[in-house]
Amino acid sequence: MMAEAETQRPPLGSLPEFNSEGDMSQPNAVTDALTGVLASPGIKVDLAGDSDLGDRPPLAPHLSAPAADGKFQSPIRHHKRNPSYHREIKETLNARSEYTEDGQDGHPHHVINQYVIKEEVGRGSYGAVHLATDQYGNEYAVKEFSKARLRKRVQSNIMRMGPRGPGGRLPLVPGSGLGMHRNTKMNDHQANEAKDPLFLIREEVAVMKKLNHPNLVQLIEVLDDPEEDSLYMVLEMCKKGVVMKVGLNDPADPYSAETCRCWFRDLILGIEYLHAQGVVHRDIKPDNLLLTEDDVLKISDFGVSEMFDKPNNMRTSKTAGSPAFLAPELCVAKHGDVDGRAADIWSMGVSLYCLRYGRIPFEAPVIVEMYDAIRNQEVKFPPDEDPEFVELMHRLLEKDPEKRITMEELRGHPWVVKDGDDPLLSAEENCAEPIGMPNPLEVNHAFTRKMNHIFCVVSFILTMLTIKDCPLLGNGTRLNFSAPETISWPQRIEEGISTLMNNDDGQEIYTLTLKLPPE
Ligand SMILES: Nc1ncnc2c1ncn2[C@@H]1O[C@H](COP(=O)(O)OP(=O)(O)OP(=O)(O)O)[C@@H](O)[C@H]1O
Repeated sequence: MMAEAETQRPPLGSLPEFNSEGDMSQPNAVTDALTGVLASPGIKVDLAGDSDLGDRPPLAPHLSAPAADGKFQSPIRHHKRNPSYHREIKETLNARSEYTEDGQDGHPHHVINQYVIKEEVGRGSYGAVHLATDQYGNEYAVKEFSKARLRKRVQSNIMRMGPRGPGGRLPLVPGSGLGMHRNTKMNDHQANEAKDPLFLIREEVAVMKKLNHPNLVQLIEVLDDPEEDSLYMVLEMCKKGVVMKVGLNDPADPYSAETCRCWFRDLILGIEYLHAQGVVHRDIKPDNLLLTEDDVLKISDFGVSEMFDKPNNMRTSKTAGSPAFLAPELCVAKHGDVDGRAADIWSMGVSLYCLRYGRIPFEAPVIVEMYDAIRNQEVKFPPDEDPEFVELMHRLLEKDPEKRITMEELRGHPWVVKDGDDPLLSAEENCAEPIGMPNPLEVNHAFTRKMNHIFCVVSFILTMLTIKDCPLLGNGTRLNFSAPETISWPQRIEEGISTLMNNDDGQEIYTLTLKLPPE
């Protein structure tokens, strides 16, 4: 019954249909089945990389859109966070990038593993961001980094200031409108890169791996094609792009107060969660705030974010961020340690000002003058502006970080909560890591740890198939494992085994595609 192992990798873009929606509708049955199977002694089984076992189910719809009729709908906007479908960020180090002729439109398509790269949706300082679809039609934003450009940046930082360990401060890049530096470690970077191809974006990836929140752009996979110049980050797609394109002497159309309030609440929840995870963003600005199809605001670009061991002491002497959004305490040479959370809250205030008025509050033609304005100038508001909004802005743009509004005060501010009529989701709920049912990847890990015999896999598959609408396995599900022994597969499974790739230990990984006969 068992097919001979094939030696080729499956062709790109030809992965099987996957029909499981990942609906964890039968938790007890799943848990029971797992418990039974995991009691068996174990094989080195790798129940496939994430994309092989089907995609993470789409994020739950987040009812965040400002109401069309002008009434706020926040009681349902920030409803209870859904249990997470645990996110295992896949690192694919042997990705294959190809240009293929596509039968449908006759144009060559750029394909990276299972992702078909489509139109460009944006451009950052390290490369383009493209819309991409996988074999199931799910959309992603694929951010490309040029390894050569990242390396050059590391080199030029070394030339400018000599190698420095963590905590070394990089010089500002005034007027670039970009994050001033990536937190690249300077020492032995070539050796590091040889050991770890993702070294050049390792810190950004490390931060994003930690995060799982509806108001933060989610990282799905990172890929390296060793034969090409590019590294790729596969991100959750935010269809409507940046919330506002606003720059120095480059105004934008302002938004209504209610729209600003809705998005600012999203921003509060995202940053509150980020800080609770011990991360400061350090580059909050409208350019890094993206909108989904249904108008949920999500924070992106963790390229200069900093992760702390202790969330209650998030002080840093590093300077990063975009000049116009820098807190006053960062606009001085040789500033000492500053509270990263207070600096993020300042940038939230500048961003809110931009959304409401379509322009940057502290504008000046030269960077030194801008820093001076940030440190000393008071912002002005139209005389008919809502006094609660003005009060909030003054508290956000408080020059003294010790007196600036805290996150706890911010989330209860009358403008944010409509004088109490429109409370936010509680901080506890917002920052909790909701635990969901095990997903295929957790099952994968359980297998890897506990099983060492392939019969266990078969037994697992059979057990799972007896569960009606089993969320974990379905027609087309792909299971990866090592140690292919000669066994008879149950007749219900039309197996197809092929060698997929080598894993990190150089071991060959085999893949089995489940094909189940029609009911
Ligand atoms: N998840 C996403 N969904 C939709 N569009 C995106 C997404 N991520 C990025 N973009 C688009 O790509 C542009 C550049 O992305 P991004 O800001 O992450 O690049 P970057 O190199 O980090 O930027 P920076 O120049 O600030 O360093 C964004 O302004 C946005 O238009």
